[in-house]
Order: sequence, then C-alpha cells, then structure tokens
Amino acid sequence: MADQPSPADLAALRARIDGIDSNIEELILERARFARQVGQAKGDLAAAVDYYRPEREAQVLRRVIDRNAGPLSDEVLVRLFREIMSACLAQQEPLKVGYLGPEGTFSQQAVHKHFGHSVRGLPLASIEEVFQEVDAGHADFGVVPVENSGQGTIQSTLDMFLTSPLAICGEVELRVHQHLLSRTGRIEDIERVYSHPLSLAQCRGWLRQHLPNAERIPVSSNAEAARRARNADDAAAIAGESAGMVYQLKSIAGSIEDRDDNTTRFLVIGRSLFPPSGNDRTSLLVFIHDRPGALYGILEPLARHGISMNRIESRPSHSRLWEYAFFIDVSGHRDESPLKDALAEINSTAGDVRVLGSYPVAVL
Ligand SMILES: O=C(O)C(=O)C[C@]1(C(=O)O)C=C[C@@H](O)C=C1
Repeated sequence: MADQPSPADLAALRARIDGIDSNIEELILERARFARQVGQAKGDLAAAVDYYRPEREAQVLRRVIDRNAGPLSDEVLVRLFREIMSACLAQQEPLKVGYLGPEGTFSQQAVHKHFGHSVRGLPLASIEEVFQEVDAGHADFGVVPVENSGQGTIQSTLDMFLTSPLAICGEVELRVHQHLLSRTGRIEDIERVYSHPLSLAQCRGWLRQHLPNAERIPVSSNAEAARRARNADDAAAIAGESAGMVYQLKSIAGSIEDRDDNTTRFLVIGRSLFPPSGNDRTSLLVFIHDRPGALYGILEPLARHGISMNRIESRPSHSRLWEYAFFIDVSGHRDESPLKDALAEINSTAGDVRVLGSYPVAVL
C-alpha cells in the first residue's frame, strides 16, 4: 500500500484543491456571464424554450469527451458539464419538462440526464398527457420512453405521433438498473411484487429464482409501485434507486434485471425544429397503403444516397383499413445532404413522408 501522506502533506494538498476550487468557481461564473450575453444576443425572446439550443449543447458535450484524458470517466465529465449548461440556461428561466410521473420514475432520470437539474420537471399521469401538455404550451418539452433494449418498442408512444403535430428534438439513452425495494428490506416478508409490466418482464428470471411464490402485480409506473409498497410490509416494488429514495424504501437487492446492458431509449418532444449538430439522426413517418413497391419507393432512394437506416417499425395507421404507418430512423439531418436530397426525391415520387424530427444522436 502507498504511504499515507503526512498531516503536513495533507494540508498542502488541500490548499492546492482550495486554490483550484476558487479558480473553477470563478470560471463557472465567468461562463455563466458569457452564456447570459449569448442569451441577450438572441434578442428579447419570450421564454426559456427560445434560448435552448440542443445542437450546441451536444457539440459542447462531444468536445468534453474528445478532450478527456482521465482520470474521470466520460459519463462523469458529461454529467458535470450538463449541469453547468443547465444552470447557465436557467439564468433566463428554467425550462419546463413534462414526463411520465410520479417522481422517481426512470423518465424523470432521463429528464435530468438530458436537461440537467436546473429545470422544472412536471410529473404527468400518462404518455398521452405528456404530449398534450407540450402541445398546449404548458410544458416546453416532454420526455417519453420509446424502446427498451430487451423488451422492444413502446408502441403507445409511437402511436401518439400518428395524430400529434409535435416534433422529436432529442433522444436520451438511460442504463436501467432495477432494484427490489420494500419497507422492511427483508426478502422473507415479501408476498407481492408491484411494478410496471416492462420492469416485471426485465426481471423475470431473477423473480423466478428468488421469489417464485410472490404474486406479481402490474401497475402504471415503477414509482406507483414504490408508492404502493410503502403501505405494506409484505409488498415490494421493482423500481429504480431514485424511486426508493423518494418513497423511503430499503433496497433488498440491486441490479436485478436479467440483462446487464438493459437500456431504455427516450425521445424528447417539442414544438420546434433545430439545426444540425454534426452527428444527427432523423425520424420519419411514412404512410403506405397496400400498393406494390410502395415501401421500396421510400427505401431505395435512401439506400442509393448512402443513408444508413437504424430502425424500421410498422404500425396500423389508425385511419384507413390496411394502411400502415412506418416509423423509420435514419442517420443525418433533414437540412443536410445526402438526407436532404433523398427526402426531396422521395417527396416528388413516393410522397407522404413526414419528418418527425432531426436531432443530435445521444451523446452518452
Ligand atoms: O450557446 C448558446 O446558444 C447558449 O445559450 C449557451 C448554452 C451554454 O451554456 O453553453 C446555454 C444554453 C443553450 O441550450 C446552449 C448553450
């Protein structure tokens, strides 16, 4: 083991840290003053949402990663800089961001991962309500789950885009760690387990092994599960650690998901479109009736222009029988070639393509 520093060394090291802290503080405040000037240069705008620039934030964070030579991880540095930008933006007025509540859900964690903590989070009762509140202007943005690495697409979210005029302004990827939480913290007390159906599915193997006889009760969110578990000694919830903190539950076991790369992707929805960030993704919505070659008419120009497709998902269109809506994610931004050219071509030949949004690829 390395020698312990002597008390004199410790005092010297702490003096260095004090000096650095004072420099950091001064620089953060200087940065905040410049950010305010940038805000003023944008003119006399109505609200915080008008100052928000996701493409610029993505560029700042990518630069942080490029510069990082250790010893802190990219995740840690990005989190720190995210908070600094969040605080700089909130100098005008904090953004209002709707999410699937109550407090303590993974959606709330996704809000903080993407926007930092200097926002006003609005916990809402359903994904539909998140869309409604953003559409009505009561929230600046909304964060909704769209797919999970193990369980696939959250179809109710995709279906909202069939009728909603909102745009996709960003994506967030969140590593999801599930915990078994209860009031007593003792597994032998547990006879019922509450959780969102997707979370129950993510922990099926663990439950079979450790709580084979417990009743599994699906509820509307993991935080709702935690809220119910708070009321009885024989009940537990599967939820994130933050739900355990909000509802003051003890963790019986952590990281109980069956797959250790369990990740949920969220979309940020809003009313505006944003310029390119240099590494973007575009989500398209295409309506196709059962005409031969209709889908090919869309995919062929994309392939010919060298555009890679990340995802394609079909849903009944909900407007005409046997009409399908295809949700297609491609690389690139709608305002930049080659995607711009491919879209112009598709619009002139195949028709009926709606760009749901072009947004920065999740930074981490
Ligand atoms: O560069 C801008 O446009 C800013 O307003 C500054 C800043 C930042 O703190 O870096 C703050 C908010 C924006 O969302 C993007 C970046």
